[in-house]
Parts: sequence; C-alpha cells; structure tokens
Amino acid sequence: MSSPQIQSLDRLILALDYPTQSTALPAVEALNGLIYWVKVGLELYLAEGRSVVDSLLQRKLNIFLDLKLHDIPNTVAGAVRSVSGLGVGLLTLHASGGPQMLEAAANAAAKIPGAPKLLAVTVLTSMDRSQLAATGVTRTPAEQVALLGKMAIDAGVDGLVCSGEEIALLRETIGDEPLLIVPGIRPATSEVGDQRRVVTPASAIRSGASRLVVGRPITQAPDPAAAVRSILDEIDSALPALQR
Ligand SMILES: O=c1ccn([C@@H]2O[C@H](COP(=O)(O)O)[C@@H](O)[C@H]2O)c(=O)[nH]1
Repeated sequence: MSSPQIQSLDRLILALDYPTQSTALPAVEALNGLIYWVKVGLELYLAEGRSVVDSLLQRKLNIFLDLKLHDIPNTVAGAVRSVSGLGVGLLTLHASGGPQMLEAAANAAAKIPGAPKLLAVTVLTSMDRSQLAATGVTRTPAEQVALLGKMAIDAGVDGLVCSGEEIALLRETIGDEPLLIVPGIRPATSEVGDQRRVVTPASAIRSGASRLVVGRPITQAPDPAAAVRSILDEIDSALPALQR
C-alpha cells in the first residue's frame, strides 16, 4: 500500500460514533497521521459537549459537527450562533426544515467570522423508498434529494449531505461549487447495517463527492488503520489525475 496523499486525506471524514471522549480519543490517536477530518455526531456531542470539540482541535483535527438542526427559523439561527464560537468547520441542519429556516441559518452564519460552513441533510442514507413513503413522501429518494437539494442551495447553504446515488444528479442541477458530503459509504467487503443507499468510496469520488463520511467500516474493522489506508488508496485511485 502506498503512503496516503494529502488530497485523499482531505476527502475522508471519520465518523466518531462513540459514547464518550475516553472511547473516541484513543480511536483517533490510533489513526494519527491518517485522518484529517472527524465527525462528531449527536451521541458524542450530547455526552461531552464542547470539551470533546476542544480535545479534537488540540489534536489539529478538522471537525464536522453533525447536529442535524431542525427547528423554527429563530431557534436554528440561535443554534448556529452558539456553535459558531466552537471552531468547527462544518455543521449540519435538515433541509426539510424549509427555506425560511435555512435562510435564517445562512444569514446568522454570514454575520460571524469563522462560522462553520452549513450543510443541509437531504434524505438520510438510511432511508429507501418505502421508509420515505411512510413519512408521506411519495417521490423516490432521488427525486426528493433533488428537490430539497436545489431548495437548500437557493436558500444559501454551502453544501449538502446526500447519498452516493444522487451525486451526479445534484451536480447537474447545482454545479461543481457546493460541497457534497457523502455518508453511506461501504467498501465492497463491508457490512451495510442500517444504511440503505450505499456506494463504494471509489464510486462516490468518481461521481463528484467533495468528502466521504465513513464510520463503522473503519471503527469496527479488525485493523482500523489498515481499513483507512485501503479507503485512502481507493479514493486516490478514483481522483482525477490532476487532483492527485
Ligand atoms: O444521511 C446521513 C446523514 C448522516 N449520516 C451519519 O454518517 C455516519 C455514517 O456512519 P457509518 O457507520 O459509516 O454508517 C453516521 O455518523 C451517521 O449519523 C448518515 O449515515 N447518513
């Protein structure tokens, strides 16, 4: 295996789905030099709050805070202001909160130097057509992602969270600039688990993903460092030659 290239390191986000700092930090330390970005989600943030963010920043990691905000516009704008002092690079909110909520969040972030980039979650990668129908949405996941994605970008967010299946479709409508952050990534040999719309790392990169979010295929692998190296190699080989 070759040594990881900076371009592929910047394309991978490790999902730190752990219950405590004392379990998450050793996992990160074991991958020292192989990971530039980590994602702190609800499980870890609700348990540890700002302290885990500070610990990860001390280790010179870039942080994606995946709080998936979803509330009335005034409340979400306030939450964006509260998060803006933390030093995280990316923050999520649900596109289904609607254009007014997204605009209020984008306006709040625009007024704060160093605020995180805002990513609207379109349709969770754990949802397939029948799960979506159970919520009253009769469109296919791809149609719903296209609708919510365009609406969210028009409302002023910096990017979207989508599955690998919708990247090409979204790039056709929103262009190359917005960030497309893609969870539901499964290397060919990994278990799918609760995810429904999954693609391999290479497929997501070739379709135009900005960054990939990977959790269990790394954290539950028998050798997490080897799993990361293999994903980085796959990313590297899928990147256009000029970006390697
Ligand atoms: O649509 C979404 C939005 C967020 N996620 C998050 O990504 C990781 C994926 O973890 P895996 O273990 O690789 O499945 C997880 O933290 C989710 O909360 C998502 O999966 N889908």
